[in-house]
Amino acid sequence: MNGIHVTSEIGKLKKVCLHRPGDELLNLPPDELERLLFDDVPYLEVAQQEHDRFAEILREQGVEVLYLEKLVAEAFAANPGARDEFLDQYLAEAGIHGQKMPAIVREYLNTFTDDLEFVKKTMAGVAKSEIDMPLASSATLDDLVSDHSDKQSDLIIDPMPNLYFTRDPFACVGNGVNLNRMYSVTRNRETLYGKYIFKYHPDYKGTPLWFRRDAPFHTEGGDVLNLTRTDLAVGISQRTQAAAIDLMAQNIFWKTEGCEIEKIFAFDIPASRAFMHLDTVFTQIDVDKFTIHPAIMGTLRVYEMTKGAVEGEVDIKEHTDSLEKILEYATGVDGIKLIPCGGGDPIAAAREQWNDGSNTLCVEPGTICVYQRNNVTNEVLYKEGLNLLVVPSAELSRGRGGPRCMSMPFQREDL
Ligand SMILES: NC(=[NH2+])NCCC[C@H](N)C(=O)O
Repeated sequence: MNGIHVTSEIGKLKKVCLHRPGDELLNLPPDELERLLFDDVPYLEVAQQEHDRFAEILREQGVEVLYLEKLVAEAFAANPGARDEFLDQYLAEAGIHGQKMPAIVREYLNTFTDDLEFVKKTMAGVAKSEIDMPLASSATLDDLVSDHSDKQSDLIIDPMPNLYFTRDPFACVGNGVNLNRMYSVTRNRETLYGKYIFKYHPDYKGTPLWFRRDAPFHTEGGDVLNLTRTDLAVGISQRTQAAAIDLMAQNIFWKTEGCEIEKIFAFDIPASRAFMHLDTVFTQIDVDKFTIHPAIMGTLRVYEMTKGAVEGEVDIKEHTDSLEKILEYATGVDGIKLIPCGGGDPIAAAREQWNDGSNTLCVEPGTICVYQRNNVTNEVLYKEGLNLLVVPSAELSRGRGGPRCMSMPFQREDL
């Protein structure tokens, strides 16, 4: 079967999209980490080994692993002209300074004739040292002095170090996709790859879009949880604006065809880096179990959105029940259990949530990928009877994302 099909967080995973961390992590300037949304510089070789193990664990479970970079290259190979169209847009969004520089960079990128190498190069960024700078007589000052932030940079094009978090630039919902506009300039460029897959890849072209990257509001896939075929949970967070969810609801209920979502539950979580997405504090691990960061329990507000009676209207009501009750109502499952990250100890919970202890990828009900380093949380999950697939995490975790962030399911079996 081709195309997208995801109607839950836990149905048996059939196909998943990953990105193997590449040279983009070598172009991470230590003094630019905050702007690039990274917390440290990972050791690439070990990050790749850990990531390869993650992919192998998934294959051992019968999951077909797709790589983002390969899908984009395949989309180019299948469509003459797609690569040039992409390059135009990539260069326009790359933040290149100067009048001559875009053409020079274009020429340089086109020396990567192999499509896969070309795609990887666009992901890695371009350093000044890779390019013959234009002669002073034909250049403008702006060509010669590229500055990405306030300071001089050694890079002409920034790397996209967060690409291995394939969860965020787009999100599969039912048979369609939210192609996101992302919160930060640095990550928004990542959404181009999804655009070309869903426009040109032989297996995915024509996928309906419930959200578009040119939307005026930002949202990210880490905030989107497929609760059931008809019920979606979306976090209102640092990364997803309430207005973006309004727009999503409009599109899903009124403006597009083919989406089976009838209820959207908006979870209002604190806007902070530690809780950047809903999935950093809350993921589903079994039919009746979720992991949760205890710190959000007191403040969480949940709104339910449904299609209104009049064209274009969306009804909204606030839920005042406990989270367990709201989830029972949404999933139709009785006796929902929330399992606190860190086993309820506030220090362990904060430490392990920081390293994505609540950010699990469910492969089938009760079987989840977890980071090895979160031993307190993992012990609790193990005692609750979960089958843990343990992913090595010394380097991968430095980007502040766990197994769920590092994966975008393309197909799951229905429950
Ligand atoms: N779905 C997630 N929780 N993704 C985590 C993304 C981490 C990434 N460094 C960022 O700040 O964007």
